[in-house]
Amino acid sequence: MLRANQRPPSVLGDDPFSHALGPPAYESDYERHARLEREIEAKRISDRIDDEIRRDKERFKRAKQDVKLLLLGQAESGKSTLQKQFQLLHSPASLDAERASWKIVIFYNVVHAIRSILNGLENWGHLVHQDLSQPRSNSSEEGESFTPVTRSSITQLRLRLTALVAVEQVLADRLSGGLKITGGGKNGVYVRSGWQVTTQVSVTRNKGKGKARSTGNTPEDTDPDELIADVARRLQIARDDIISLHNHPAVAKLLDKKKIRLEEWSEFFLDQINRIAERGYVPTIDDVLHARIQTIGIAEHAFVVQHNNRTVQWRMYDVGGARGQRHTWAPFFDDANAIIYVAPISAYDQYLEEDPLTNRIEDSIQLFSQICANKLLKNVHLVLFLNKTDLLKKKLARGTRVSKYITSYGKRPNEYEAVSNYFKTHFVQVHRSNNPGQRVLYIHMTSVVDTKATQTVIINVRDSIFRGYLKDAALV
Ligand SMILES: Nc1nc2c(ncn2[C@@H]2O[C@H](COP(=O)(O)OP(=O)(O)OP(=O)(O)O)[C@@H](O)[C@H]2O)c(=O)[nH]1
Ligand SMILES: [Mg+2]
Repeated sequence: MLRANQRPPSVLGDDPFSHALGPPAYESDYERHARLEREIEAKRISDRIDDEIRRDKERFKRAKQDVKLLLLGQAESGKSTLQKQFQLLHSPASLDAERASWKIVIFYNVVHAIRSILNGLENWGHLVHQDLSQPRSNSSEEGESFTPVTRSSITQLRLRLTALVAVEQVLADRLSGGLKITGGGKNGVYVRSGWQVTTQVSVTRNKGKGKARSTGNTPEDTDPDELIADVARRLQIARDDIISLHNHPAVAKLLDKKKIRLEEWSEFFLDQINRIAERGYVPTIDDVLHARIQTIGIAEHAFVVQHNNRTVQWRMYDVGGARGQRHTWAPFFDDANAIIYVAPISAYDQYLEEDPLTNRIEDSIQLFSQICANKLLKNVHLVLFLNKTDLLKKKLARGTRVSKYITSYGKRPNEYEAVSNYFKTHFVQVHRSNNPGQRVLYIHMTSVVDTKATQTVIINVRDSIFRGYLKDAALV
């Protein structure tokens, strides 16, 4: 069930957790009034989402003739990115039309990344400090950088980037409408399907509302949305500082020591900051494919495909993959024709955001075994995407050892072929031991941000799902 964060007993009922999260013992009339307003709004949003999920489910049941395809997998596995690739193949104009609305997501991704770096420098500054005070044996670039000048340069960068980082929450609130979900991960910003339309509508209706404080005498930006125009101006001003921070040897050091963790999309957008901070920037399709926003509930996407002179409507259901979201999947199982399960095999050195003790590959395999064992899915056409192969290759090339995180990997070579085969074998075994019937498992090694390669895979998968669908229909 979806929950709004921090709901006190007046809204939630009388359970012990609610008491723990209850209102403060002493609050002024003004604070109480503001709190109650927040509660009512949170409840309204939560109820609306529950209603939307119910309606999605009813639509799903009614669409008897359509091919129904579920995209399943843990959070960040690449489901929504794969959905964008389907959209690009079947309705390229619609994705093109959406490009501008992704700007706010990309801005949020950039600002969030900068804040993560600055937090990392604050939390682990003593490591940098130790380095500063230790004489360097050689005059490598890294060694030269850890001088008092370095320390003061970080302080200056932090000061100069304050105005940019200050808009993070405003962007997050605009995107998720102030909604916070329990069990979704600690730093998530969440969207429901159709958010592109809502952000655009809110732009025209609430011009100026939720706008961050003006930066004053700044370069102009052309975006009609005042918030986006304001963040764009801040980015233009901060561009050189962002580049200096991202390339700073202290940051490289903390990234290397894994004290700062930058997600893949953060790296991608920080590398592209010159372009993103340009006046009049409009995201490219490649930017849209790299943009990261967490899905909540189930997002339905319909498209029409011509199969041998026959027009067939496909319905694709893109789910939220975080643990707190998985209970919303089951009602869609009994009617599904096909599942694409997306597993990010680059994630061997990562842990779940919602449960920092669980290795992401382990979680992905466990979740896959539950899907394979589910009786409602025993006849479903099952496709496995072992995704993020590009990132896996990069990590291995950087020397990140698999056996350090997956001890059973032992002394096998730390090379792409060996590692990808090892994970593939595990998924195949899990399917085999949870598949009493004759269901076939179709496997593809993918990088769903690679449009050319992914489009070929999608056509192949789509046609094979459709052949299965026709076969089933003939048996009925
Ligand atoms: N480099 C690379 N990035 C990828 C790949 N697949 C997905 N991503 C990126 O990973 C991030 C997460 O992808 P999403 O598609 O949002 O993940 P999701 O499975 O929909 O996640 P939830 O909605 O939280 O369940 C995005 O920034 C994507 O651009 C890939 O194969 N390679
Ligand atoms: Mg998603």
